[in-house]
Amino acid sequence: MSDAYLALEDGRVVEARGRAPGRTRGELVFTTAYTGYEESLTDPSYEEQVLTFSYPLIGNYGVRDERFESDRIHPRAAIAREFTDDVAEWLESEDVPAIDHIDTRDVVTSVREKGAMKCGIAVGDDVTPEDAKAELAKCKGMSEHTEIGAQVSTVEHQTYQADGEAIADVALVDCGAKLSIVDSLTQRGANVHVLPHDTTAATIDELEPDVLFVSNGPGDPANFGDAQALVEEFVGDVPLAGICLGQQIIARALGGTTEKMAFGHRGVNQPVRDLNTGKVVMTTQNHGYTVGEPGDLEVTQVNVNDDTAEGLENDDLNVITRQYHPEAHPGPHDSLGFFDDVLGMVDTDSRRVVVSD
Ligand SMILES: NC(=O)CC[C@H](N)C(=O)O
Repeated sequence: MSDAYLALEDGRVVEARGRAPGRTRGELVFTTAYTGYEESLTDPSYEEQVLTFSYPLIGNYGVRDERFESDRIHPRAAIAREFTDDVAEWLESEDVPAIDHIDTRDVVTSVREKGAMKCGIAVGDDVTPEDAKAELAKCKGMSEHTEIGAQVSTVEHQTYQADGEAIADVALVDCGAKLSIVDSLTQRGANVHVLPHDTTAATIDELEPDVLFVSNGPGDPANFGDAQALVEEFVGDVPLAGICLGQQIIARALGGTTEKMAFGHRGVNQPVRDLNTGKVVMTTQNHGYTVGEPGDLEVTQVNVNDDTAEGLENDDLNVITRQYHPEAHPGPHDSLGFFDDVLGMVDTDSRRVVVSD
């Protein structure tokens, strides 16, 4: 076990146990999820962040790649009260620094009180607190990562075939998409075309999708101008759907605003109320930005804890979005019906919806 230090933006340097070596920096965030650590660590939305698990033991059911949401670990570093050897070895094999034997209650409380903050980490033989501080000094704010889409998006068009007979073709703009979104659509009979974040309108025209779907992804939605331009181009002509970053991008395209939250929502027990039915469901979440003004969209669902927008819709324009993750693995699955609602917008006669005047 090597030396390890975590330098926080509030000036403190905390000593820990090193579990995977390296020096790095990022935005310090926490998740309260008690399962799903493989899914969280491979979720592209954590790019440029340092992920703290508030649940004390991470790794108690091993590491299996069938549960991965992408082909690599995305947080720049990981922090837990205790990592099992399985998880520590996996992090080390991907050169992602990891620390444990740290008071994560204290780290989480600091982030809750002061907001998501920059941090620096140094792990290895003979590292010093100064090494962690040097990393912190190089840490950029999240919105300064202007090319973050290119860091996580596919560069080539990839097609996933529907299970069984295809009932729709979905163009998924990959801003850092989780594989569970692709699976949730193919399982319901959609061919899914995963496209780069900077796909042009000409490519979408050629594809003639039944739905244009904007994925989840990392960083500030203001840095996804190409995806926003696509939404502006096709709104009203093609049904639109979005999850998390996708909701934020679609809201911005339709005249809405987005803003940074203090420390965000990351966990698997975030309560969401549907304003039409009054029903509350438990949801999985991972976001640090939120929609402020919804523009041309109606807020149909809100977070019970803080009233932030969780679902946006416009029936006339065929737009439906969610801030949370209906595709959640390992769960809860209360909101999986979202994907049925998305595919319900498809005009099955023409396989291309015509929006009524
Ligand atoms: N999971 C996501 O898509 C996150 C969206 C955005 N990066 C945020 O932090 O709010």
